[in-house]
Amino acid sequence: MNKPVHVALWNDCLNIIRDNVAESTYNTWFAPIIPLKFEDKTLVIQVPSQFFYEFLEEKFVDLLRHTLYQVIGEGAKLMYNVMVDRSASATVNLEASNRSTAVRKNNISPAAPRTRIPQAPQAPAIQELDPRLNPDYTFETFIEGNSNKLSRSVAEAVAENPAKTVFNPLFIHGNSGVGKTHLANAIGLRIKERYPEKRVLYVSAHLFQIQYTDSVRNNTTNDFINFYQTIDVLIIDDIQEFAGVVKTQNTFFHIFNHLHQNGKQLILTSDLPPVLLQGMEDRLLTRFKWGMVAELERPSVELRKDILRNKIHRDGLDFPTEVITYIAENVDDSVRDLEGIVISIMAHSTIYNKEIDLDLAQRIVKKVVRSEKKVITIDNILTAVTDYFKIEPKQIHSRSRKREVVQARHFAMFLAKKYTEYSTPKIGKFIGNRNHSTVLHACKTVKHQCEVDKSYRADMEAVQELLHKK
Ligand SMILES: Nc1ncnc2c1ncn2[C@@H]1O[C@H](COP(=O)(O)OP(=O)(O)OP(=O)(O)O)[C@@H](O)[C@H]1O
Repeated sequence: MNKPVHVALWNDCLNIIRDNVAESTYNTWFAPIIPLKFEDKTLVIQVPSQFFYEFLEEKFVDLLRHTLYQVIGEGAKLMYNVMVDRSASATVNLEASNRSTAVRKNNISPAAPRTRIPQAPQAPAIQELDPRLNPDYTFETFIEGNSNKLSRSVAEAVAENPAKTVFNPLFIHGNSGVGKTHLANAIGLRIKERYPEKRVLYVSAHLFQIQYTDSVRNNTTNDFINFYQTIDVLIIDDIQEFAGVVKTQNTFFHIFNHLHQNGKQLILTSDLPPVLLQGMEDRLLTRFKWGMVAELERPSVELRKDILRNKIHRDGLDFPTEVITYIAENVDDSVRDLEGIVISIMAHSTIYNKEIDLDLAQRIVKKVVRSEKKVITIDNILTAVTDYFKIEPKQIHSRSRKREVVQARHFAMFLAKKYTEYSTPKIGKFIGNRNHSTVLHACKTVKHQCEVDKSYRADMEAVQELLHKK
């Protein structure tokens, strides 16, 4: 039986395409296409997703155009029928751009008919992509001091010449609130300024993981991977969040390799250096060390003063020098805390109509910073947690799956990771004799629940208050 005309035509197209692309490209991008009909010199083909359509139009427009010319002749057109909802078999029709209207090209096999060779079209316009960068986190607002000088200059070098320096990947690590996100963003913003055509993307490891999990659920993992493989500068924040999630790590590994091999820039941030990251595959850890591992250290008192002055100045405020000195000398962990204190001082002075003076600053700083930093032990944590949840200490170490016991156990593991120097395997050993991936899972669960569940967050705050009182 003769094949319908659209099938026969598309098969002829495939024969030409197969000769002009790698087998893997053919299998990924052309084999899944289904020819639907041929009418008015227009061949309608069905593609599995919007992303698929955009990718074909962006990457293979020349090939498609010349192939159509050879098989159908001048003026032949493509129309895409895009699956938008597989479960409901919903589709939309999208016209191919003029760029894929058939014209010939002489380097496509087999030999093309002899007609005038048209001008090669311009390179396809790059699909706009929201880089998700925070416009406030620039190099200009990132204050330099000894603790961040090296990282900052490496970051600037990367921003001037993405993927052209040896700093690829650039792995920035440091404690919470020392400016990792700010610096990584600054690189992205500078690159967009210098090279607007580059596809820059900032994504937190948490969001990457959610997107990946969704793609698995929706059976669109190929689209997910293909999308990430189109990025020129990929910034992943808080990469330590990948600890213990093997499938996400695997997928990221392939994306990392593809981007690195194709001369794209990777920027990763983490609260720990690669050597201390637990629950991460060795092959990833090795790659993290390929380029530059740069630490953002705790800001020195001088840097803290500079950051404060800058922030106060930018907010159009004026704080007496002794207030700035007092804050800088007493709030020494994170820049985020410094910013919080400036905001509190402002709020107090406005609401109570009080002058900003040393007395006000001292009262506010004391509420935020514990003057004598108490050492918190696992025993302190277990006592606070069991008191709060009104459970027996031995229940924490049991196999019980009762809701409040599980929550108490998760809290204890999270707080031990936050307040003690113990490694996750040690924490697991001390709390219920569990392994380190259970601890990592507990920490993630707590972090996530605190973000999405108000009452869970209130429990956590209450336990921490109890912990500091004891
Ligand atoms: N050197 C700096 N100059 C100006 N602002 C800074 C500097 N370092 C940090 N900040 C500010 O401190 C706040 C916290 O910084 P950031 O979010 O980048 O920290 P982080 O290291 O990524 O923390 P986390 O690990 O908790 O995500 C931000 O508002 C940032 O702008």
